[in-house]
Amino acid sequence: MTPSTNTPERVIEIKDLHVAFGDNYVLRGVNLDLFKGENLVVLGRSGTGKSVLIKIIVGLLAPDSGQVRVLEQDVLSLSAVELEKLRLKVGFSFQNSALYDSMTVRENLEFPLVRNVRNLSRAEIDRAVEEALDDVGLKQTINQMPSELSGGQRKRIGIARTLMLRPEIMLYDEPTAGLDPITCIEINNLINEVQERHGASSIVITHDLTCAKQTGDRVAMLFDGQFQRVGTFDEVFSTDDERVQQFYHYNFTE
Ligand SMILES: Nc1ncnc2c1ncn2[C@@H]1O[C@H](COP(=O)(O)OP(=O)(O)OP(=O)(O)O)[C@@H](O)[C@H]1O
Repeated sequence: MTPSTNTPERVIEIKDLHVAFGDNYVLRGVNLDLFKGENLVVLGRSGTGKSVLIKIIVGLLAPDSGQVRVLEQDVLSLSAVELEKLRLKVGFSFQNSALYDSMTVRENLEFPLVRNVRNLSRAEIDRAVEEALDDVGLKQTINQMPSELSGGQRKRIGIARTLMLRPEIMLYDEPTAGLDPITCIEINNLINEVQERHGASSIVITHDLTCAKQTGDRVAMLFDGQFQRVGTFDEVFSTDDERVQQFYHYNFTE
C-alpha cells in the first residue's frame, strides 16, 4: 500500500509530558506536534513552562514522564553523543541573541561552522557567512562588533548565526521581546523568510500576539500545564474563555 500523501510529516511529537519541580506542577500532560515546514507559535503567560518545554525538546532537561520524538528520534533515550548530533539539526535562537561581544559579526557567524563542521576551506566559510548575512539583509555589518549594532540587528545576526548550520528545526525564544513595533515586523518577516527559503519547521515562543498572527501557521496556548487551545490564530481566539480573552485584550487594547 502506498502511504497516504495527506498525512503531514511530524518533526516533533510530544505525548503526555509531565514535569514538576517539587510541588510546582509545571507541565501536566502536554501533547504537541510540530509538522514539517510549519511555524508553530507557543503562547502562554510567564511561568507556564514554555522554556521548560524547549529545554526538554533539546534534551537539556528530563521530564518526569512522557514521550518526546524529534526528527524521528526518541530524545529521552539518546546518549550524550547522539543528543549532540541531534542538536546540530535544531537551531535555537536565544532571547538575548547570545552573540560573543569580543568577536566581529563575521567571527560570530563563523564560530558554529568552525566548531562543528570539519575540513571547510576558507572560501567555503566566507561563502556561508555571506549567504547567512544576505538571508538577514545585513551584509554591511560583516566587520562590525555586536556593540555597534541595534537590538534588532543583533537579533537578526543571532538568527543568521543559528542558520549557519542549516537546521531542520528552528526554536525562537521571544524573538521580538524588547524591540520597537517596526523592528518587530522585520523580525516576523525574517521568521517567515526562514520558513520559505530554508523549509525550516519552527517553534516560536512569544507573548507578542502581532508576532503570533504574522508568523504562526498554528498557535498553541499553554495554560494550567497543558495546551488548552491549538489551531489557527483566529480559531484559538474565537472563544469566550476568559483566560484566552484576557491574553488577547492585554496585547491589543493596552
Ligand atoms: N530548574 C528549575 N528548577 C526549579 N524550578 C524551575 C526550573 N526551571 C523552571 N522552573 C519553574 O518552572 C516554571 C516554568 O518556567 P519557564 O521558565 O518554563 O516559564 P516560561 O513560560 O518560559 O516563562 P517566561 O515567559 O517568563 O519566560 C516556573 O515556575 C519556574 O520557576
